[in-house]
Amino acid sequence: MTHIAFIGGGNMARSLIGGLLKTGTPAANLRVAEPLAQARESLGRDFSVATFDDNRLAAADADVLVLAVKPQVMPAIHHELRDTLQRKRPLLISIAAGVRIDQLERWFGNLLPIVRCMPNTPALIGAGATGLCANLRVTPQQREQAQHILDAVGITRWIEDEALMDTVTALSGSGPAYFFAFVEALENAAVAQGMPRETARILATQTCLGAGRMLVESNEAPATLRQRVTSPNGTTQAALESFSADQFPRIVARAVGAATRRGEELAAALDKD
Ligand SMILES: NC(=O)C1=CN([C@@H]2O[C@H](COP(=O)(O)OP(=O)(O)OC[C@H]3O[C@@H](n4cnc5c(N)ncnc54)[C@H](O)[C@@H]3O)[C@@H](O)[C@H]2O)C=CC1
Ligand SMILES: O=C(O)[C@@H]1CCC=N1
Repeated sequence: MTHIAFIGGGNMARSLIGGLLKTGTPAANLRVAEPLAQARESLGRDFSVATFDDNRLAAADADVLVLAVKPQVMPAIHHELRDTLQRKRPLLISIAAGVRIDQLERWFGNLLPIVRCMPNTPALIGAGATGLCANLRVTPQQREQAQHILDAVGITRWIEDEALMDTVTALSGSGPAYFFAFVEALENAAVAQGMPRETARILATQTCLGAGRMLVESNEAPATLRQRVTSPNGTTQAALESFSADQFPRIVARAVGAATRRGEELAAALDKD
């Protein structure tokens, strides 16, 4: 049985651990290293997994090591883990935004099989979307292991060109926040017209859920679904023309560009380490 250790037991690690347990991985096969005592207690209570305040102990017998810490924490952990990883050479999976495979190879050892991936917070409810990218040392069996872990919390897609991983981050990694911002704006617009907030929120939320489900279940292009809502000279056309006048596609493209650049900057800031 594969032993999986998580370094960092925060939001994303919790989502992945929850998904793995739900899809049949025994809790006994999971270990989590987490410096905060309160977080360790809640991981133990919620998931019955072994927790450690020492990264080396958690990583010692792992076949797969998942790095689920902030990018800025990477330099602190590679000093601790490099020797352990050189000896055992587990599959290393990083979910850190921006951090590149060549950096991980430099820090943790260039003989390691490494998968860089980018999940998102809907992983918490099993509706995540993850892009994965592997270095050349990853065997077909290890690709399956990595995919199995991320499939436990949603859909997965392999990205062969690592340069596109910052695009994945800007699209699906950060994407849930764009939709939350959109729902906030919709809700606020209706409240400004006099609707009670609670009514505005439930109508906006259900609209997003319904539209999202139609995208998934109808198998139609978003443009086709949009056209079906849009009666000639009707209300939707008026709203969409307003979006166009305000250059909505450009606003979105600029935001995705900003997120992509930020991913690159996060990595560049670590190049000196
Ligand atoms: N939040 C999101 O939507 C997504 C985040 N990510 C990436 O996942 C990573 C983790 O993000 P979150 O789970 O949101 O952050 P988080 O802050 O909830 O979790 C990080 C955990 O690492 C722990 N930690 C700090 N220093 C440590 C050390 N030296 N050794 C071991 N653990 C340490 C923290 O106490 C914390 O519990 C980040 O690199 C982020 O870029 C990836 C996809 C989506
Ligand atoms: O905002 C961030 O940096 C992380 C990566 C993708 C979602 N959250």
